[in-house]
Amino acid sequence: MAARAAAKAGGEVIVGAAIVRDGAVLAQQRAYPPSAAGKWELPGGRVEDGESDRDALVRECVEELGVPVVVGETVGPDVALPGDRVLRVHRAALATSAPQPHPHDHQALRWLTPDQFGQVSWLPADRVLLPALGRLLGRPLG
Ligand SMILES: Nc1nc2c([nH]c(=O)n2[C@H]2C[C@H](O)[C@@H](COP(=O)(O)OP(=O)(O)OP(=O)(O)O)O2)c(=O)[nH]1
Repeated sequence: MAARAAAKAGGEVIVGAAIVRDGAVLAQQRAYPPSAAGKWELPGGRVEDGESDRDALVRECVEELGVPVVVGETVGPDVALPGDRVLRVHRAALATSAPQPHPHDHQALRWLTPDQFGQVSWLPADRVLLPALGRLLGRPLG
């Protein structure tokens, strides 16, 4: 896949966690930068040097939400982001021992079912992934 090849060739990978619980996925509302404030995304962030996607997602979910997660397979395609970066989403679940997630860096959290995806304003790359997220949750969109 072109985006994956670009990422391997030196581009940066941003990983996102599609944390699923009771037919809903956990979304969070960005607080910064101003251009993205108020927009909704999945928990995650940059894969640092020496980390696997899974390592990065486990670290980011602790930093952003205070919860341990178990990371599964990728969901949908890699989506190109500005600046030679790609967004790669993996399915995830809260670990059995996990407390309630709380937003450490974000304005708000919501568990969204596919019927509710249209109620928030997603970042553009995440909009591309909504059909795949809908399929993941077992209720195809459109
Ligand atoms: N985490 C996350 N980032 C996303 C998503 N969709 C999307 O376009 N992005 C973009 C927004 C940012 O430009 C970039 C990730 O930034 P970030 O601020 O979450 O990553 P980070 O924690 O590693 O960055 P930093 O604060 O350490 O600089 O990817 C998404 O669903 N989740």
